[in-house]
Amino acid sequence: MPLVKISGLKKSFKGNEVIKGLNFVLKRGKCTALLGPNGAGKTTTLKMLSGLLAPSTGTIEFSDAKKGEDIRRFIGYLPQYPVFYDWMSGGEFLEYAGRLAGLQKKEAKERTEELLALTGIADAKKRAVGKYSGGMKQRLGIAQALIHRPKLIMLDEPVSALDPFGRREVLELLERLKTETTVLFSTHILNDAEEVCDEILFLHDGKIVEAGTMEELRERHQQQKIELQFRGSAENVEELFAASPFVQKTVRSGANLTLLVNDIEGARKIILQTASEKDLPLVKFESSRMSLEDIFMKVVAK
Ligand SMILES: Nc1ncnc2c1ncn2[C@@H]1O[C@H](COP(=O)(O)OP(=O)(O)OP(=O)(O)O)[C@@H](O)[C@H]1O
Repeated sequence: MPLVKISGLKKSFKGNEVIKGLNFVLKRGKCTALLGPNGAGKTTTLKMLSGLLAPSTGTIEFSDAKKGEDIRRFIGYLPQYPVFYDWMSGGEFLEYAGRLAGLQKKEAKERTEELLALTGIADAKKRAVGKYSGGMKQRLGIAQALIHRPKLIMLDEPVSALDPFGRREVLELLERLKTETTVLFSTHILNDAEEVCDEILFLHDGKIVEAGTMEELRERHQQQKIELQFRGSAENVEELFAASPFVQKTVRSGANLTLLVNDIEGARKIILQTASEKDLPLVKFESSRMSLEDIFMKVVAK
């Protein structure tokens, strides 16, 4: 049974519908990415799931909750722009968050120690939060969201504003979190979703336009790709290959030419034969699978 079932979820602001009927489930113990460009509706969706915003219509069912039970105790939430008291130390902040979440003093202290260790900031326990790096602040925010042992943790763009070091720290932490709880995180960065998540939900213009595991998405949008690179301008190569059997689409970008093909072996033979016969200045030949970005562009274009 899934942990959460979302049915017919909609949200309008002053008559403008921005979330247009979402239906999906969050599987227990999995990491799901809510992926979409700016304005797709990721924050609005997470706010509804976390109880911060009332849906216009639709239902959010936690399978572990009794009828009428306050679901917020099942949820940990890290907003896109978390706010901290800079003068508090990381340890004080977590204990304070624990007390606010209803933990007894002793329990809040113990949980603080556990989470400082889990998120890798134990050494900075006594340091003022104002002196933390961006990555450390995000890790503290994740620790705060976990303080009451939620069944689901939701993170709104947890790595988007970080430099490459901070981003790596938080992505590695997300990998570890998957063993502790169910994770839903939003991002507009496709690589992050591909790297960390088991399940992917593509949100576009308030609708889920595609969903599944990376393997399912690849299978559904199976498309083989050959990337060629030429020395110099290599004029007319696009026209030359566009007419080849097995080639469905060509995309030219400077010295690079991408060919979407329906038979990689057949296309390979013809391309190499043509390059040899016409003495084309071919310097790179690479065949590859569709990336998440390719799939996203294809789905959105549809
Ligand atoms: N309180 C509000 N009042 C009116 N419109 C809103 C409100 N909150 C969000 N919207 C609109 O809803 C749409 C979705 O916004 P949302 O912030 O959920 O998108 P997002 O995918 O999280 O984008 P971003 O990546 O930029 O944060 C946008 O068009 C936004 O302008």
